[in-house]
Formats: sequence, C-alpha cells, structure tokens
Amino acid sequence: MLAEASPFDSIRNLIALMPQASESAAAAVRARQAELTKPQGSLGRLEEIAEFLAAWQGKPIPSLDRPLVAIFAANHGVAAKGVSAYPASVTRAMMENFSSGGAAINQICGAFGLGLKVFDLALDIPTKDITQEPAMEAAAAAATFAFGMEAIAGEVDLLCIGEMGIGNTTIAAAIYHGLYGGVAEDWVGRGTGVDDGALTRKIAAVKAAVALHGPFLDDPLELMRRLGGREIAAMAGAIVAARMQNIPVVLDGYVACAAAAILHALDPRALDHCLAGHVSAEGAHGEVLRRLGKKPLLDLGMRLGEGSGAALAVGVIKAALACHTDMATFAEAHVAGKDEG
Ligand SMILES: O=C(O)c1ccc[n+]([C@@H]2O[C@H](COP(=O)([O-])O)[C@@H](O)[C@H]2O)c1
Ligand SMILES: Cc1cc2nc[nH]c2cc1C
Repeated sequence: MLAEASPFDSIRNLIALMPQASESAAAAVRARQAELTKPQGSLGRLEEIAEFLAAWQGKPIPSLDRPLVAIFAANHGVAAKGVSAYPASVTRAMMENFSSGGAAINQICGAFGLGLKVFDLALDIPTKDITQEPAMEAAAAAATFAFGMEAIAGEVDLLCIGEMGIGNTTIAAAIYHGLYGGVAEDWVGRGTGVDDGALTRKIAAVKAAVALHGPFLDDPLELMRRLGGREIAAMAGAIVAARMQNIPVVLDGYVACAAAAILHALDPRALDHCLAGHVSAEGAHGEVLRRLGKKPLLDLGMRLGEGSGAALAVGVIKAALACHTDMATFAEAHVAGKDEG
C-alpha cells in the first residue's frame, strides 16, 4: 500500500537533493591564500570565511555584490499569555519602522551596503496559541515554507536570515525544548526583557506546549507546524532555497536559529552553507549553536533580532573577501616568502 501523501513530502524531497560545496573552488581559495602577503594562516577565520564563500557559491573568486537581509515577521497566539515585555502591536509598528528606515537594522544595512527586504506573514491573523493547539495546519506550514523559498528570488549572493515577532522567543524556546529535551528553564530567557512574572508565565507556556504536543514532536516538520510561528517556517524555507541556489547564509540570533535547528534535526548537513553571525545574549543561544556545530563570528551582547547580528557579521565577511581578492601576492609585491632566505 502507498504511504499517504503529506504536505511536507516536497520539503523532505528538496532536503534530500541539497547540493554540496564545491571542493575545487575551496581548493583554489586555499592555493591563493598561500600566495598572499601574510604569514601562512595569519588571517585566521577570515581565511576560512573566504573559503566558505567560494565553496558555497561554487566559484573560486566569490562575490559580495548583492548581500541581502530578509526579515520575516509574524504574530503569535501565545503572546496573549503575557510572555513578552511589549504588546503584539509592536510587530506591525516595527514593520513600518523598517520601511521608513528608522530601525537598528536599517542603520547596519546602510553601514555595510546590504539590501533589506521585509515580509509580512499575515500579521493580522496570529497563529494559534501553542499551549492549546497546533500553531498551524500542515498545509499552511508547508505553504509558508514555500513562501520563504520564494522570498530570495533574484541575484542575491549572501543571505542574512532575520525575523520580527512579539512572543517569538517563547516559540523558539518551545522548539528547542521540543527538539533537545531537558527542562523548559534550560531554553527560556528574557527575550525583549521580561520581568520575573512574565518569565514564570513564559516557562509555564513552554512546558505546557511541549507537554501537549510531546507525542508528535519526533518529526521536525510536525514540530515546526505545532510549535513554530510563520516566520520560523518561512526562515526554514529561505535557508533551503539559498542552498539550492548556491547562496551562502548568515544566521541571526536565538530566534532565527530555531528555524535552522529544525532543518538540522531533519538532516545535520542542511546547515553546511550557513555561518552563525553572532551569539545572542539570550542565554540558551550559545548551547543551541554548540548543538548546531556553529562558532559565532561576533559576540557583542546583542539580543535584538531583526537580522541585526547577521548583518553586522557581513562587515567581517566583506573584509575577509576583500583581503582574499585584493591583497598582493608575494611575487606581485616582491616580498620574500617563507624560507626564501
Ligand atoms: O534572536 C534573538 O537573539 C532575540 C533575542 C531576544 C529578542 N529578540 C526579538 O524580540 C522579539 C521577541 O521577544 P519576546 O520577548 O517578545 O518574545 C522578536 O521580535 C525578536 O526579533 C530576538
Ligand atoms: C521595539 C522592538 C524592536 C524589535 N526588533 C526586533 N524585535 C523587537 C522588539 C521590540 C519591542
């Protein structure tokens, strides 16, 4: 008998088809690094970044002409449980702030020459309260994943994954608790800066959600539709779409990594084209990155979201590429190489 078709089948098929890194492009970068006017290996992680870009763009001289920050915004039924320091209306108001250039992410994009696109995922219709029922129907979760895949159509050569959504650190904590176990307290932090009362409600909400959905959380995509918000599903789609189109990805903080963690649970190789832009000050993010096998580029005590930590890391990534492409070689600069007397 044929197994019943699921709305998630096409996602699973795509993940099975993910392309791998170009070993020849990476080797070309390593060969050039050895010729550049610096002691071998002295640019540390900058050298790794240049190699990473080449490997995942599939070209020996990578480009950073069209880096993009994509912000996916959504509202959450669980916000009505009093788990954030801010009202849910802030999600839409911040979308307007992004559009008029007044948010932190606008300034960081301006400083580093990044494009910015924001996506409103039905803000007027919050997902269902995960402490009571699944956040989304499976078909809606699959459609939102597909929307996230579409979002990066164009000539993008580096994608920063960001989000905005009041209540979504509760969503992310539930996802981590569902994926990684432990106790709710291991994964819950103060998000936008909740007081002790809201922190207690947040822990209770994460416990209740994972207890309610627990029997169904073995499948990461089922977990995504039960616990996740729309921004989580769309970010997961965008990460996969980038992989299919040879676009390296920079992950933002605690919330963006919840989408990444779902993909990683489906297939640990699914994040090989992703860098961690930073480690968020939201306490559990460091442990999440450890589980994802990612070492963050920056640690600046930030816990903003909206793609800000990823966008800042692009400054470092741009510098890494500039060194790789524009430094003189020992021969060009007439500098004696190692052991050349
Ligand atoms: O991603 C992070 O590291 C992060 C840490 C704390 C807060 N946030 C942002 O704050 C919002 C969610 O916080 P909260 O308290 O409403 O759950 C949402 O818009 C996130 O972008 C994001
Ligand atoms: C003002 C504000 C800006 C944000 N940006 C990302 N999350 C946010 C949450 C709040 C509350």
